[in-house]
This record gives sequence, structure tokens and C-alpha cells, in this order.
Amino acid sequence: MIAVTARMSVSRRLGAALRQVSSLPNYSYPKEVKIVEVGPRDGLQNEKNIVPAEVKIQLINMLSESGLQAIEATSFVSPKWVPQMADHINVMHGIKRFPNVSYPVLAPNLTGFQKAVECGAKEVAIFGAASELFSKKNINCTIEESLQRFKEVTEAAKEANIPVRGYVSCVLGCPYEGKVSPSKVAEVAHKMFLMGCYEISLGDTIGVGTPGSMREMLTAVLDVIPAKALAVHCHDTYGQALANILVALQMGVRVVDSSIAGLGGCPYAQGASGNVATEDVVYMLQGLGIHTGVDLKKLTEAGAFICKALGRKSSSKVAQAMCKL
Ligand SMILES: CC(C)(COP(=O)([O-])OP(=O)([O-])OC[C@H]1O[C@@H](n2cnc3c(N)ncnc32)[C@H](O)[C@@H]1OP(=O)([O-])[O-])[C@@H](O)C(=O)NCCC(=O)NCCSC(=O)C[C@@](C)(O)CC(=O)[O-]
Repeated sequence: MIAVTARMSVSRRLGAALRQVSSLPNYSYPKEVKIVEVGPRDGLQNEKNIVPAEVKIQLINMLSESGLQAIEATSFVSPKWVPQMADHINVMHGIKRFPNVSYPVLAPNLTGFQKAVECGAKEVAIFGAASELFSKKNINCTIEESLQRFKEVTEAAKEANIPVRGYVSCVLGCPYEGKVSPSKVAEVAHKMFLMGCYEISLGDTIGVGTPGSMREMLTAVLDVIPAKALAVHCHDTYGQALANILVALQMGVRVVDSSIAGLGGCPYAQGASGNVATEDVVYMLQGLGIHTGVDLKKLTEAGAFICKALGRKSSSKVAQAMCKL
């Protein structure tokens, strides 16, 4: 009798749990998501040993073959600050440009913008921060000064008919200041948007965010920028990146930055791990029935190539699993 009662109460509890699950909101996900591959830039800017330009070029060509629509190729920053990207001219001249792929590059100021355009860049990205100390460490100026520089870039870009993407770093935490307020993120993002950035990529630079803090921050940003002009850029230090991306998708974001094999980090954000791995993002999106246009097999081949060149195991769980199967 006791056993029967116990079984009934277990089945009642199970029923309640199932009812809870089925009463969860049925999120509507987009049919399509654009992935911005940042591995060749964000991934390789942080490598101790400088990766030869030929390896970067082959990686970018392999990524282009995989069906990605956007591959951030390099950055036009000071070689004294980031020597890993000093070969930008060779990279820009060496890559094969696929017709439907864009190859944006970072340009922190007018000098960088002009050099990028001379190398044939058709899209640039400016990069600011929602934290004063990070801005100072990363680009050697205050947020206000950075916005002045970005204005010069966006004005020159407008004249040259070059689209500009804007990054805001430290949207969910800063390595120097700790917590960053969602209202500050929204303020900086809005100013960059008004300047003419067609898209604002919100960077969890040190990967400390959670679905809760992502939701809170996005709620503030969505008050001033439409979802269709937003992207998320999640590092995976605490293993929350995929969950954070899922929340962003539920809130209407349609563009996700990621890095092949989970490479990456910022030289001015010590301790931060790589970006979320592109392979893992594609796998999750496929599981949700969302089209990315990316061939996962070709993507993992590109990941295997760069991991071999770096003498390193992939940080992508999907790539690791596919190797074993
Ligand atoms: C912004 C600067 C240049 C200011 O650096 P500065 O030293 O303050 O600049 P300056 O204007 O005083 O110029 C000093 C020297 O740099 C030169 N210079 C000036 N500008 C350029 C340029 N564009 N390209 C090449 N050279 C340049 C300039 O010509 C001069 O040369 P010198 O007369 O001494 O020979 C510097 O701080 C810098 O290069 N910082 C880049 C840092 C960086 O690349 N960080 C990583 C990318 S951001 C990131 O990873 C985060 C992100 C985007 O992924 C999103 C996320 O995860 O949150």
C-alpha cells in the first residue's frame, strides 16, 4: 500500500513538472540567423606566438568555403598595441574574396580607417566600451574621446559609402570596473547607432554574463535600438555563452558573433577566454531549426586546420564530439 501511494505521488509530481514545462512560453525564434565569424581577428589577436599571414589567409579562405556570410578578417590598429594584427596588409591582399561574403575589419580611428580602405576594405568596425577604464586600457582614451574619433570614422565612411559596424565592449562586466550598468551600455550603444553604425554588437568581453544579466542589459538597449540592428558577442569564460545567445534570440536579436574553435580574447582583458565557438552556435541553431547557411562539416575542417597550426585542441564541444564519432 505504501509502495502504491509512493508511486502515485511520484507520478503526480512528474505530471506537475510536465505541466510546468508545457506551460513555459513558446518562444518564436527567427527562421534565419546571421553569424559573424570573428576568429581570424578576435581569435588570433590574442595568440602569444604570432600566426603567419599565410595561415590566416588559408583559415579565412576555408571559412569562406563554409558558407559564412561575414568574416572579420583583421584589424587596422597600432602594431605597437597589437603586434598580432600587424600583417593586415598581407592578409587583406592575400585572401580570396567570395562574392556573398563580407570581410569587415576593425578601425579605431581615422588612421585605421584610411589604411583599411587603401587595402580594399568594404566594411569597417569601430569599437568602444561601456566602461571608462576598459576604454582607456584598450584604446587609450575616454569613452567621450572615443566617440569623437568614431564620429570622424563614420563621417568618412559615409562619404566613401562604407558600412560601419559598432562594438560596445564590457556590456555585462568589466575586468577593471566590475559591474557595468545596463543604462550605460544603452547610452554608448545609442550614440554609436545615431552616428550611423548599421549594427551594434554587444560584447560580453570577459564572459561573465548570465541569461539573467543578458536579459536585463538587452531590455535597456532595446529601449533605444531596434533588435534588427543588434548583435551579441559572447565570450565563454563561465560557460554561459550559448545560454546567453538563446536569451538574445528570444528577445529578437538575429545576429551572433562567434569564433572558430572558440579561439579568442582581448589582449586588454586578461583572463577572459575565447568567444563562443562557431561550431557550437551553428549546432544549436540547427537544433532550433534556424537557417545559417553554414556547412558544419566544412566549418569543423577550418577549425581543425587552425587548431593544428596553433598546436592546440579545439575549445568547441561540437568539434570535440564530432572527432570522436
Ligand atoms: C587606438 C590606438 C591606435 C590609440 O593609440 P595611441 O598610442 O593613443 O594613438 P596615437 O593617436 O597617439 O598614435 C600613436 C602612434 O600610433 C599610430 N597609430 C594611431 N592609430 C593607428 C592605427 N589605426 N593603425 C596604425 N597605427 C596607428 C600613430 O601613427 C602613432 O605612430 P608613431 O607616430 O608613434 O609612429 C591604440 O590604442 C590601439 O591600436 N588600440 C587597439 C587595441 C585593440 O586592438 N584591442 C583589441 C580589439 S577590441 C576587442 O577585442 C573587443 C571586441 C571588439 O572583440 C569586442 C569584445 O569582445 O568586447
